[in-house]
Amino acid sequence: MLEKRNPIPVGEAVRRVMEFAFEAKKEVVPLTKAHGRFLAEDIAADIDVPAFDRSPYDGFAIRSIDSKGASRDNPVIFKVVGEIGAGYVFEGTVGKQEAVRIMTGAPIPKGCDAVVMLELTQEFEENGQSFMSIKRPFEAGTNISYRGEEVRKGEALIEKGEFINPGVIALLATFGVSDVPVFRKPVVGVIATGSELVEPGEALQPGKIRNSNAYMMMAQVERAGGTAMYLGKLKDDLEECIDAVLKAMQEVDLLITTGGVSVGDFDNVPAIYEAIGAKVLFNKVAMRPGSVTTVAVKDEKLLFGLSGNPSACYVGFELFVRPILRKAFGSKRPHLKRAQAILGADFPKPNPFTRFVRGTAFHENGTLKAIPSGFDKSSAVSSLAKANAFIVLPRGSRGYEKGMQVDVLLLDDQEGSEWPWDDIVKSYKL
Ligand SMILES: Nc1nc2c(c(=O)[nH]1)N[C@H]1C(S)=C(S)[C@@H](COP(=O)(O)OP(=O)(O)OC[C@H]3O[C@@H](n4cnc5c(N)ncnc54)[C@H](O)[C@@H]3O)O[C@H]1N2
Ligand code: MOO
Ligand SMILES: [Mg+2]
Repeated sequence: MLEKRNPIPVGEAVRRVMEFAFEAKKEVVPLTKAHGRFLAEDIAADIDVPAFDRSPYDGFAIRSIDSKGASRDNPVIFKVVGEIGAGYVFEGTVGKQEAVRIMTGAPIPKGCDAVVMLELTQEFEENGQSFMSIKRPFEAGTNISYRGEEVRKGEALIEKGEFINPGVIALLATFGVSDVPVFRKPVVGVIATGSELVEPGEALQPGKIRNSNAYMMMAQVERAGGTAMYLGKLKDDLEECIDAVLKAMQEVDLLITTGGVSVGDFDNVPAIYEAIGAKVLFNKVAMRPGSVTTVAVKDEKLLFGLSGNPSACYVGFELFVRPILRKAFGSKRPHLKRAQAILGADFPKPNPFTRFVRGTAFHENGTLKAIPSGFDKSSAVSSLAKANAFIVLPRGSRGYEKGMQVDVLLLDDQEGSEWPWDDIVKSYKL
């Protein structure tokens, strides 16, 4: 007999999955390999930055007191007693009416408390000795970048869980973190099920289609920060599938399958879960596409049974798998970033379930707008290419009109949200 499935709200489904969140192990990678990874430890400043008082300009370091009384009619003359470029230290102490030619980034010589920009000085030579003169006084502290003015030793810099972007790389380099503690990438097994599938390099036959989901999901795994392990495509043969899933479970941190989760005669995923003794967390979600998304757990490992329909598979991954990966990286904001946008086109289809329309979000005159990115069936693949957001349309008996305010979930963002589901769930009633 056909099993009865009870749809649960999206937020509730995500919550059930997140109960099995885990933190990934740590590893250390060289700084040159850290971009795009997630920091596994808090990093604090081990030095002041700048580490010494330094000059922000090319010019002359002087004792400000010596510039007192300088004016256009009464220029004050300094004897140039040395020159230092960045990377060198002036060894002596600068005395009365003396100046040191200094370059940007060089440490302020002992005795000096101001730097005069080169453009405000006049240089001349007398009997082989260099001099310079200035036509105005300079206060103590003029043009000095003080030690620790940017960052103080001991200050917290970057938190565990932070995405390592090029700016973070610069910070790590500044503080000498040449070996970076990062979270290991969980290994996500990817299996496509379906006797109709041929691989992208193979010729199509009548009734067959290309396996797009496996490749799409592998890219989604990588975008979320994990390592995808492709375990191949399987025919809709129960025994073969059970063996493959059991074997896969030994090799991966979590497993995603696509296809075979609905109620068709060859939809084997529910039977596979039963056969291997996996506990089903839910098998119907009040969302579209992806209502048949099924998630189970065996030995604390999550098995994601995503729909075979490409758009449904894509949405299921981003809503349920992505936050598990981000949580593994210590993120406090593991879910897709939620933002408000103005609907840029009518969406007349009413829906009994919350709909996640694949959309393109873009700024126009300072306002975030979102329009559907193409053909909007669960089976659609073409609308995925231009999708950088899901337009979230809560269930209702009427469609939505251009100009309405909607929530969007952003796909290409690293910031994420802590929990985007609260008021989305509120608008849904079972
Ligand atoms: N009587 C019912 N029929 C269906 C229901 C239902 O509730 N009652 N749910 C529909 C919904 S909603 C969806 S979504 C699909 C889910 O299907 P399955 O997850 O069981 O997936 P399959 O049957 O294996 O395939 C569905 C569709 O997707 C294509 N597919 C499968 N794998 C891939 C792949 N790797 N790459 C590209 N395309 C793939 C497959 O050929 C089918 O066309 O069920 C509805 N039916
Ligand atoms: O699971 Mo289906 O995608 O709701 O159309
Ligand atoms: Mg099916």
